[in-house]
Parts: sequence; C-alpha cells; structure tokens
Amino acid sequence: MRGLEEEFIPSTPGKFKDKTYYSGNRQLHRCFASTSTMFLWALFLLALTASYLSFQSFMDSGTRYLSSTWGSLHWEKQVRDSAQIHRVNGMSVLVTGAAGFVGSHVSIALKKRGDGVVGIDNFNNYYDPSLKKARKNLLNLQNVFLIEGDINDVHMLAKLFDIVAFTHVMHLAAQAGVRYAMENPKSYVHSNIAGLVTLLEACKNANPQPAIVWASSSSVYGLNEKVPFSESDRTDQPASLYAATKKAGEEITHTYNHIYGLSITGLRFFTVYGPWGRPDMAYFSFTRNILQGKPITVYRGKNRVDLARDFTYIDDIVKGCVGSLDTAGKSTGSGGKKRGPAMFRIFNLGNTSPVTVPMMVAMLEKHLKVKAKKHVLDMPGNGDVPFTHANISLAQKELGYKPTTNLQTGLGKFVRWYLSYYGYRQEKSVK
Ligand SMILES: O=C(O)[C@H]1O[C@H](OP(=O)(O)OP(=O)(O)OC[C@H]2O[C@@H](n3ccc(=O)[nH]c3=O)[C@H](O)[C@@H]2O)[C@H](O)[C@@H](O)[C@@H]1O
Repeated sequence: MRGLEEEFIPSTPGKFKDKTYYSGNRQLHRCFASTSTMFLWALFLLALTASYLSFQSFMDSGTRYLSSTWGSLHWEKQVRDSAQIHRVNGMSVLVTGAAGFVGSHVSIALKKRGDGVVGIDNFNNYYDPSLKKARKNLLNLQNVFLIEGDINDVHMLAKLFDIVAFTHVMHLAAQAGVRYAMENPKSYVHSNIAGLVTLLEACKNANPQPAIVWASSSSVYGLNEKVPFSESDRTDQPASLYAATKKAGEEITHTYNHIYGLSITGLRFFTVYGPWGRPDMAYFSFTRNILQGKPITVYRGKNRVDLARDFTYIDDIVKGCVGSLDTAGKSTGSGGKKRGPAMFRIFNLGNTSPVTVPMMVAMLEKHLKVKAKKHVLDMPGNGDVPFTHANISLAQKELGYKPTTNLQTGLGKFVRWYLSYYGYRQEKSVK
C-alpha cells in the first residue's frame, strides 16, 4: 500500500503518466490534476524558502543582540550612554584601539574626568587577546562601552557618527611592532593605511566633523642621525614598513586636513611602556623570560654600540594625549566640504633621556631580583633603528607636556603590575 504522502507526491515531479487515465474527461482531469499539483509544489517550495529566510534573519538578529555587535537598539543605547558628557565643556570621544595599551589608559583617564567615551577595537591576535579582554573589563568598570569592530567597517563607523556627534576622535588603533612587519606586511597596510583612510572618510562625512588626534611613531625618524629628533627633522628615510605606514599616515592626514578641513594632531610616541603594556615589546618579554629563567636576546648596534631608546612612561603619554585633545582646534568642514583652514599639528611625545637596552635590562634585574641570561647579538637588518631621542620643546610649549617618570621608577611600577597580574609572589618565585 502506498502511504498518503506517496499518493500526493509523484516519484518524478512534473511527470504524471498514469496508464489508468485514458478517456477525454480523464485527459482534462489529468491536466487539471497536474496543474494543481504543480501549484501545490510551488507553494510548498515558497513556504520552505520563506521559513528558511526568516530563520536566518532571526539567527542574525539573535547573535547581533547577544554578542552586542553593532546595530541593535540595545547597542545604540549603550553607545549613547557611554558617549554622555558629565562635566562642563566636556567632550565626547571615539577612541579607536581602546582595548590596546595606550587606548585603554586614555579611555579611562577621559572617562574619569567626565568626558564621554566610546571605544572600538578589533581584538586581533597579534598578541594575547586575553590581555585585551582584561583591559576591556577595566573599561567596563568605568562604564566605557567598548565595541568589538574594525575601523575598516564603513557601515559601522557611519552608524556610530549617526548616533553620536563625537567632538573628538582619539585614533590609536594600529598594527604596532617594528620587526613583525617583515612577517605580516599586509596587516600594516590593513590597519595603518586602509583603516586610517576609512576612519578619515567617516570623520570627513560626519556632521559635525570631529577633531582628530592620532598615534604616529618615533620610528618615522628612521635613519635620521640628528639628535635630539625634532618635528622638523627629515622623516623620509624609514627603516621599516611599520615606520613607512606611520609616515604615510602623516601625509594622508595632511590631505584630509587640506581638502576637507579636518583638525589633525599627530603624536610621535617614543617607546611607550608601563602597566598593562604590550607583551611584544622588549621590556615586557624580557620580564617574562627573566622570571621563567629563559634567556633574552639583547641586540647590539654597529661597532658594538648599545642600542638606546627614549622610553616614555604611559602616564606621561596619557597626559600628552589628553593635552592634545584639550588644545585641538575644531574641524571646519561640514557635509564633506571644507569651510576654512583647520589645525594641523605634529608633536614628539618622548622622555628626552634615552637609556641603552643593557641598562634597561639591569633595571629589570634589580626590580625582579633575578639575573637575566643574556645573549648578545648584532642587530639584524629587520627595521630596527640604533637609537631614539625626542626633542619635546614643541609639545611642552603647545600642550604643557612635561614627562615626570624616569625609566627606573616606571619599570618598578610595571614590574609590580606584572607580578600581580600574572600572579607571581615575588618572595617565592624570584631568587
Ligand atoms: O616608539 C616607537 O616608535 C615604537 O616603539 C616600539 O618599538 P621599539 O622602540 O623597537 O620597542 P621594542 O620592540 O620594545 O624594542 C626596544 C629595544 O629593544 C631591542 N630589542 C628588542 C627585542 C629583543 O628581543 N631584543 C632587543 O634587544 C630593540 O632592538 C630596541 O632597541 C613599539 O614597538 C612601536 O610600536 C613604536 O612605534
């Protein structure tokens, strides 16, 4: 016996050649039966497609809501609340790279003094994303809403500027690291070039246009030998792709200032270090290796000259960033059109007292109370520069920037943070 389903569904759809249908009437009936079955089939398929599509959209909106990625009403409310200004003459700032080292510190500083802050970060895995998540938790505690998204996402940026009239953008999202550029050059183009342009486009289209403060790098001085490095020194000899993308960023921001009236302040950071820092940087990875009894590689320059850096403590950098936001002139454009000349500035944010890498290691040994196992190697040709040294008189004059933490003190603070964050008990783990 054929089951009911088999009665209605032919084994070969569209082909109804049942030999029992033989008369004219039956021909007509057969024709009618065949048309109505096809109609039923079409209806069935239509219903199937419709339910599939609505299931998909339900799933999409469900995930969007649950993971708080952009777009939902709940998300919009979180953005608005976080951007709310709580002081007279305060600002509302979009901080890119807010789960990063400098980004998280700046976001918290701004929020604490009553400014509105919305963060964005793509949480990439260039270094341990769990550290970025931990920084996100810090931001949550301060009621800073952090969006998980990429600055290359045109629609998300447009939506953000639609919801909030940001007065400022603190642009710190970037692919950092000098030597990693040889391993993954495309990531530098993605974040430092394409991402920058996407962000500038969004800022230029925004109404009102925000003022932009962004992170360039001391590495733009490249092979410059004139010391200390001043903003007017040549920057056309980058030694790494990283430096080249930062230099390109300075030129790109200039064109957006020139064509669209965006207010731009570029900050050349000098080897920023401190608590919640970046694990890829030498002082951080040295600390880890020293504590684990593993060797560290200390590079040495030409003619056995020690490499040196103008290491700058995070709190000083934060003051420089906040000072730049406070003194930034307004952008002049609207509706994507320039209405007058706008501010364009570049500042060194350094410490003005370079320290050699072996001296930095000696300071770490003292704080950690452990001797490092050092391997000294000639500096490989991988983009490193032999030394950096900032002239900060311009930042001092225009921003009131005045670094106050020397490397010895700053590394002490870093080591205390490191030991507590990674759960070392100093008296037990170090000899
Ligand atoms: O201020 C800057 O412009 C740059 O500072 C750092 O770059 P860098 O100064 O090279 O910082 P580290 O990677 O921490 O290196 C510091 C020094 O330690 C040396 N080093 C690094 C790693 C290592 O294993 N051994 C070693 O001797 C490097 O050659 C360098 O002289 C940051 O990583 C960049 O993102 C930033 O833009």
